[in-house]
Amino acid sequence: MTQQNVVVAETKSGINTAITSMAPKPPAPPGGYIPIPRRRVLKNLEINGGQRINAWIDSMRASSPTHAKSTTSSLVEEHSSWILRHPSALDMFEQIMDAANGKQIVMFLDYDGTLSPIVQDPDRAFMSDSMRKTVRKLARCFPTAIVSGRCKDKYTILFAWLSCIMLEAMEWIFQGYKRLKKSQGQESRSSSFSTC
Ligand SMILES: O=P(O)(O)OC[C@H]1O[C@H](O[C@H]2O[C@H](CO)[C@@H](O)[C@H](O)[C@H]2O)[C@H](O)[C@@H](O)[C@@H]1O
Repeated sequence: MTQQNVVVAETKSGINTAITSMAPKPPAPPGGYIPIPRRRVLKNLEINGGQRINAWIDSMRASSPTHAKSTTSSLVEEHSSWILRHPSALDMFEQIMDAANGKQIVMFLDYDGTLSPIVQDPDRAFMSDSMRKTVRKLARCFPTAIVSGRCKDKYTILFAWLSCIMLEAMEWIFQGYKRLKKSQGQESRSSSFSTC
């Protein structure tokens, strides 16, 4: 180590930022920072020791409103870009219906935080009555599954409820299919689903 260097850059606030380096003096970057002898910067800052300078810079950066603003705005940007890549199905309903035209729809529903609210005790995460009704209706129209990362013993009760729904739905579809066949003659299986 022949020489220690300090590179000083002027920030927006007009306060100089010092970055210390223990490495040999690097070549001067073309049109970049102006290297200033470390001794002079230390004297100006009235601080002894590079570690303290770095700590001081870090704390200044963390408390800087510019830094806080840029962190917030980058979070907002990140969120917006995530939303663009993962739009809500409710905002794309027409497009989804167009894409599903003539195809068999299968519903995969998330349980915790989607069908049921997030609560402290996972054993108390129940679906509301109106959500149960909605899942019931869905299961009558489409093959419907609930996807969960819960362990098996945690969703036994849920399974029992779902089995009832599926039996109801199958019965409902079967009866609807029989009615259709009776009134319209031979119908394709898919047309029976269109009565939902
Ligand atoms: O894969 P998921 O169905 O989304 O399951 C993820 C976890 O869901 C449950 O935990 C979450 O919901 C609980 C009840 O509202 C809540 O107390 C917990 O804080 C959430 O993480 C479930 O208990 C876990 O086993 C699942 O891994």
